[in-house]
Amino acid sequence: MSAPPVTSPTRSRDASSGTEHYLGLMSGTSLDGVDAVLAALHPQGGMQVIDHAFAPFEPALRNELLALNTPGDNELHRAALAANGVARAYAELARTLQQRHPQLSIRAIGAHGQTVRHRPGEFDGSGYTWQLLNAALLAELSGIGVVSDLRSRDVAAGGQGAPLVPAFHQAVFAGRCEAVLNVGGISNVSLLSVEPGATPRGFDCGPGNCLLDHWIHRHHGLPYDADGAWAGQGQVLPALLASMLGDPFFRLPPPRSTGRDLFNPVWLQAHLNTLGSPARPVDVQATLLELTALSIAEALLRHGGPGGRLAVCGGGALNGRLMRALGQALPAWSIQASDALGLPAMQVEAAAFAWLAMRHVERLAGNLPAVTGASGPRILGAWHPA
Ligand SMILES: Nc1ncnc2c1ncn2[C@@H]1O[C@H](COP(=O)(O)OP(=O)(O)OP(=O)(O)O)[C@@H](O)[C@H]1O
Ligand SMILES: CC(=O)N[C@H]1[C@@H]2OC[C@@H](O2)[C@@H](O)[C@@H]1O[C@H](C)C(=O)O
Repeated sequence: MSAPPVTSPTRSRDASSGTEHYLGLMSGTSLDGVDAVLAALHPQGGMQVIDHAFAPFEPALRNELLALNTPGDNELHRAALAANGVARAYAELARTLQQRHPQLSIRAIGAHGQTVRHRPGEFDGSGYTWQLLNAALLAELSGIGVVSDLRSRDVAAGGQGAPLVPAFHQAVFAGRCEAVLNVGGISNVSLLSVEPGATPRGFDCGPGNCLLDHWIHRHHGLPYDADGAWAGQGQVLPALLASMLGDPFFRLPPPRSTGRDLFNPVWLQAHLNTLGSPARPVDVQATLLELTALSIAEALLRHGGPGGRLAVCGGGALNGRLMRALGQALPAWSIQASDALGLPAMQVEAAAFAWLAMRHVERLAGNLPAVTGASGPRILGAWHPA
C-alpha cells in the first residue's frame, strides 16, 4: 500500500521503538454491544494485544439502532441522539481500559460506529455508508484523539467501503493461514498471500449471525442461539434453503459488500412466503444455520483457493454447530478459531480498528483497492483531536 500525503494529527512517539498504543472500538452488525481492544502497534508490523473489554448495548439504544436500520419517521433527530448514545457507550469502554492501564498513553482511538445504512452504489457520487457515532463527543469524553468514519473515503473513491479487515488480517495472520473468516452479523472472508508484493483479496459472503439472532429472538426472546443448539433440533428445509441461496447477491463477483440493508427480517419473510405451508420455527433456524455455512463455503470455493488453513473469528467461531457445518461444506480446509493463532475470535475486529487508527496516524492507506474496488489506496477516517 502506498502512503499518499495528508494532513494528519501531530504526535509524540517513543522514537527508539516506534511502537505506540491504540484503542480499537467496534460494534458490528450483530448489534450485541461494543468490543474494545488496547493494542501496542508498530507501523512496520507487529501487534501485541494488551487487553480486551466488551459491554453490551443498553436495550433501549440497541432497539433504536436496530430501528434506524430501517427507514422511518423523524430519523435525523433520532439518529443524532443514537450517535450520542453510541459515543457514550464507546467512551465508557475506553475509560474501563484506561483505568486498567493507567501507565499507558493511548495514541488514538479507532472507532467504527454503528452501521445503519450501507449503500456504496456505483462510482457516480450517489453511494454512501453511514456509521452512527458522535466522534467529537467520544474525543471529549475520553480525552483521546479519535479516528472515525473509516469507510466513507473508500466509498468516495468508488469502493465498497467494506470489508476493511483483509489488510489487517494479512498483516497479522499471513503465513500462518491461507484465509480468515469473520462471522459477525454479516460474514466476510480474507484470502491471504505470502507472495512478495501480493495483496490479499476479500469480500462479504452474506448473512453471518444476523438472521439466526433475529429468528431465535422472535421465537424464544433470546439474543442468540448458543452453540447452535436450537438449530440442531430442526431439519433443514431444502425449498427454503434453495430460495434464499437464489438471491442474486450470492452470485455477485467481488468487490462486493452487504449488510442489514439486504439481509433483514423482511428478506427472510419474503422467502418464507414462497413456501406452500407454514414452516416449523426450529426448522427455519436449522435452515438459516445451513444458509450461513453454505453461502460462506460456496463463496470461498468459488473465489478462494481449493483448500488450506482457515482461521475463523467473530461470534460465529463460538457456535460449535456452525463450525461443524463449515467443516462439512469445506472438507479440503482445515478450520479452527483464530484463538489458535494467538488472537481470540472476539478480539480480531476491534484490533483491526486499532490498526486502522494507526494507519491513519502514520499517514498510511487503510483500504485495499483490490478488495473494495476503490480507484486507489486512501488514508481512511476523520481525525477528532483529544
Ligand atoms: N456461544 C455462542 N454461540 C453461538 N453464537 C454466538 C455465541 N457467542 C456469540 N455468538 C454470536 O456472535 C454474535 C456476535 O458476534 P460479533 O461480535 O463478531 O459480531 P459483530 O462484530 O456485531 O458483527 P460484524 O462482523 O458483522 O460487524 C452474536 O450476536 C451471536 O450471534
Ligand atoms: C458496512 C459495514 O459495517 N460492514 C461490516 C459488516 O460486518 C461484516 C461485514 O459486514 C464487513 O463488510 C464489515 O465489517 C468488517 C469489520 C470489515 O469492514 O472488514
